[in-house]
Amino acid sequence: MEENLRFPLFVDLRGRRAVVVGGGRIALRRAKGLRDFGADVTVIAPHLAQPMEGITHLCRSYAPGDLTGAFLAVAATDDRAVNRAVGEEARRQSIPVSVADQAEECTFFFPALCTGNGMIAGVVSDGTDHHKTAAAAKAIRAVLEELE
Ligand SMILES: C[C@@]1(CC(=O)O)C2=NC(=C\c3[nH]c(c(CCC(=O)O)c3CC(=O)O)Cc3[nH]c(c(CC(=O)O)c3CCC(=O)O)/C=C3\N/C(=C\2)[C@@H](CCC(=O)O)[C@]3(C)CC(=O)O)/[C@H]1CCC(=O)O
Ligand SMILES: NC(=O)c1ccc[n+]([C@@H]2O[C@H](COP(=O)([O-])OP(=O)(O)OC[C@H]3O[C@@H](n4cnc5c(N)ncnc54)[C@H](O)[C@@H]3O)[C@@H](O)[C@H]2O)c1
Repeated sequence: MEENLRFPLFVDLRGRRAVVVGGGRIALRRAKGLRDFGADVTVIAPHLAQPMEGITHLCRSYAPGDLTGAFLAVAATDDRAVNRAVGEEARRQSIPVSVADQAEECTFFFPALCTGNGMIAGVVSDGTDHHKTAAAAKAIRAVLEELE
């Protein structure tokens, strides 16, 4: 874990522009999380797995320059080259980026979001055991809900 320690930064996303590239299950799970925390979310994808309210959908492929003005970005298409290009653009512009198919290209890890009783937790591992992360998040959500 010490080789890949990620600091939990609990940042205010309200009104901030978040760009999600891709419109499949993973991209939309993240878009929903970002939207629910108040971000101004733009999803760029030629196809959405399902409609989503409260976001802006640009119905086209990613093009260089799409991240301009973004506070953070997520690359979650099923195309390795596109995800890599999004990561590279983000790094050039110093925009934090999660690249969903390549832990090494992420400047931040997208956490498993846990909320309940006015509290928020986010879980990541060292980026190698996503099932363990999901299991830990499930347990933490239950604890947060149970607290008085
Ligand atoms: C926490 C969560 C947030 C979210 O996604 O919302 C999340 N992954 C989740 C689930 C999940 N991820 C994967 C599966 C299928 C597993 C399987 O079947 O084997 C499932 C299960 C599922 O989707 O149900 C596969 C996978 N994930 C990554 C790679 C690439 C790689 O490892 O390099 C691959 C292989 C892709 C491929 O090969 O195709 C990479 C990343 N995933 C991360 C976050 C970041 C590190 C956090 C951490 O690991 O602790 C990191 C490093 C980067 C990032 O994306 O920011 C979410 C749990 C949400 C919850 O439970 O609430
Ligand atoms: N980090 C995680 O939690 C996790 C979990 C499972 C899978 N993955 C990885 O995440 C990626 C997405 O998975 P999925 O199941 O959501 O995929 P998917 O196949 O359901 O969706 C892919 C999406 O990418 C879009 N897309 C393709 N080319 C594009 C382009 N040039 N510009 C913009 N959008 C484009 C498609 O329109 C589609 O909406 C895959 O690389 C997968 O390996 C990550």
